[in-house]
Parts: sequence; C-alpha cells; structure tokens
Amino acid sequence: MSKKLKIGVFGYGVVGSGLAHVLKNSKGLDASIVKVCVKDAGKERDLDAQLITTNPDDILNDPEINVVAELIDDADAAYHIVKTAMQKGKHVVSANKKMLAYHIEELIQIQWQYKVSFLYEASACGSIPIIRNLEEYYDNDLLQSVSGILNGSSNYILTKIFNENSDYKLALKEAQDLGFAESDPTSDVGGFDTLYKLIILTVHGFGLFVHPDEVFNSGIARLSPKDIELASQKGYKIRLLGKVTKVNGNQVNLFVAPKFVKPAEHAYTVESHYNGVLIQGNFYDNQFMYGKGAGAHPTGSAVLSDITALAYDYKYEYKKLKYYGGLEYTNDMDVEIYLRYTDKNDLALFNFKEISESLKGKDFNYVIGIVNLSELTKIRKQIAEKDIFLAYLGDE
Ligand SMILES: NC(=O)C1=CN([C@@H]2O[C@H](COP(=O)(O)OP(=O)(O)OC[C@H]3O[C@@H](n4cnc5c(N)ncnc54)[C@H](OP(=O)(O)O)[C@@H]3O)[C@@H](O)[C@H]2O)C=CC1
Ligand SMILES: N[C@@H](CC=O)C(=O)O
Repeated sequence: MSKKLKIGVFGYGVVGSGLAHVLKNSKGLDASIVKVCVKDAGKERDLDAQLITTNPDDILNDPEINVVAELIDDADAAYHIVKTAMQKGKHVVSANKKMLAYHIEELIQIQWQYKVSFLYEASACGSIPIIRNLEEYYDNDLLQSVSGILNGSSNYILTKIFNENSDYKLALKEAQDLGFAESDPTSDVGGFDTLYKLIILTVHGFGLFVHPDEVFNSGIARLSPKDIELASQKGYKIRLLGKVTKVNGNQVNLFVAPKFVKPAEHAYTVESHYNGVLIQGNFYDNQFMYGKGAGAHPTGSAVLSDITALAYDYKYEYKKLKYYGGLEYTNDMDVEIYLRYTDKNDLALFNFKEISESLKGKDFNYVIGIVNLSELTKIRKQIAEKDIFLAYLGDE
C-alpha cells in the first residue's frame, strides 16, 4: 500500500482520543487523521471541528482515506462499518472484541476477497501484543493453552476489593470513570468481554472459530463478602480467568470463570487494570505476558501499532487455520468449582460428580466439588440470574 496513511477514525471516546494522542507523539510514521466520525456532533472535543462528521459516508466514500480505525462502542454498527470499509478497499484496524467474536470468520473472508489488511491487536488484552505473538511465534502445534486475566475492569475491581476492602459498586464506578469499563459494564463483570477476547485468541492460537454462545462464562457480579472471606482464609485471591486448552489431541476447550488463585500462580501478581496471559506449550512450558489491559493510552498504543504495521503491508496469516484445519470445540470436561448459593433449592441445578467440602449455614452455603463444564454451560443463564457465585479451582 501507499506508505502515506490517511486515517478515517470512527469513535472519539476513550480509545479514539487515546489513539489521537499517541499518534501525535509518534513522529516516525507518515500517518494522519483526516476525518473523525462520531455520534454526537455537539460534544466538546480536543479536535479541529473541521475533522468531525456524523456521516459514516464522509469516511467510507472518501477515496483519499486508505485506513479506517473502527473504535466505536456499538458492535452492530461497527460490523457494518468494518465490512463496508473493506469492501471499498480500505485497510481496517479495530478494537471491537464483541464484533469480532460474532463475525470474525466472515470478516476474514471479506479481507481476503478484497485483498486488504484487517488488524485488531487492541481487541485482546489492551497493550499486550498477544495476537501478533500467537500469529508469528507460536505458529506450530506445541501450544497447549492460553489463559489468564483478559479484562482490566474486573481485575481493577477485584484488586480494590482484596487490597483495600473497597465496596464493589464504588470500584466499578472508578473503573468506569477511568475509561477501563465497557459502555455496558455487564460485559466486564459478567465475563462476556473476557469471552470475546478468548474467542479471538482461539482463532489465532488454535485456528478454530467458536461461537460465543457455546462457551461457559461466569463473572464477578455476585461476588459476596463471604466469598472473599473464604478465599482469603484459604490464602487465595479471586481473579477472573479466561482459558483455552487443547485437549485429547484434536479438541479445544474454552471457558471463562472467576478463579481462586494461589500465591504461586502467575495471575496472583496481576493487579489493577493490568492483564496477564500465560502461554503453555510442550517443551517451552510456561511463558507469561503482562501489561496494561485497558484505558486510553495502552489501547491507543495497540491501535497505533496496527496502523504502523499497515505501513509495511502486514497482514495476519491465520497460520493455524491452515495448519490444523480439523480441531473441534468441546465443553465435555470435568472441572472443580466452588459454588456459593443463597436459595437452598438452587443446589439441585448442579449435578456434582464428587463433593469434597460443603457448608449449609444460616447465611452461607457452599459446595466444593467436581462438575462437568457441558452441564454448567446449559444452565449459565440461570446461574447469572440467581444469587450464586461460582469459582474455578483448577490450574490457570
Ligand atoms: N476502553 C478501553 O480500555 C478499551 C476499549 N476497547 C474497545 O474499543 C471500542 C471503543 O471503546 P471506548 O473508546 O472505551 O468507548 P467510548 O464509549 O469511550 O467511545 C465510543 C465512541 O464511539 C462513538 N460512536 C458510537 N456509536 C457510533 C456510531 N454508530 N458511529 C460513529 N461513532 C459512534 C461515540 O460517539 P460520541 O462521542 O458522539 O458519543 C464515542 O466517541 C469498543 O469496542 C471497546 O470494546 C478495546 C480495548 C480497550
Ligand atoms: N473493558 C475492557 C477494556 C479493554 O479491553 C477491560 O476492562 O478490559
């Protein structure tokens, strides 16, 4: 492509403005923002008013613009923008993990059809270059699992609760005010944001497209002081984990759940809005990537890194799609969980194969035992609606 990058940006919120700031401080790149499309033209912004539009066509139909940076908080609108931009021959960078989780397979096909680049490093783990590493370095079959803390907001909240005894709602409000949380923070605390990121990492790590609705996810919204007390008594912290693992040679398993984290585990050291990704493989064992997972500048710098990569015609090769071609998704896996419930009837929802510890008290009921992930997946919506907190007790 022409090395002069003329960028049309969709969205000037936390990430869009973060990109503008980091670009201003990046002297070596011949790139400039020539138009910014937002929803509300009346908002005050640190932008030349000439750049602002509310009409997507001002970017999509401008032949001078060769790069679209899609940084909006609406996954459906983003899907149409990204698709149209590529169909019009523009290279696209995006941070939209929800859009990617639901449409990545189709968008990859469109990218190939229209021979453009489509890069989205900022969509998974903020500033950590995890997608590029899965693409370039872990491009063989040694990789066994990718797991870790993929959501900055929930980690910020859990850190505040564990370290400072903060109130959950207050910590969530801070995560929102600091620009870490999604517009609908249910995505962060319900484990959906982690799930979307895990779906993307699964495409690049294992070459498999998994529909988000097929995967078990549970979050931290029902965390109670009793859960914190019990975890602390056992010497654990609680962190929200996403994990994808290759199992039985030709299958891949995914899930998202809070985890009781032991001091020796990598996730134990990850605090505030940082993310930490543990890459486990044959022969090299464990490798750990750590960095800021949310916020304007960490995310803006990941978007800038994608834009920089466009200057040398970088494209994801999706090597694992070609390499494996035959892995399949499974959620038939036994897992050890901690289950805290309020209504004693709710226990009947769960089919424990084994129970190693349980308590039925006046205001605290819990079970620790083994359940099958496929059964948890079937009842994940019921779990989310009830006063139930569930945590994974297996390895990270
Ligand atoms: N915040 C973070 O740390 C991270 C966010 N992301 C992802 O980046 C994306 C943006 O997030 P964030 O910046 O936090 O969100 P914000 O809510 O801060 O900003 C969203 C921006 O999108 C604009 N917008 C919304 N819908 C449209 C539309 N249809 N057309 C044009 N503009 C639109 C809004 O316009 P207006 O200003 O007029 O309201 C606003 O400028 C999301 O997909 C998010 O998941 C990814 C990694 C980290
Ligand atoms: N809401 C997300 C933002 C980055 O992806 C998070 O908290 O991690």
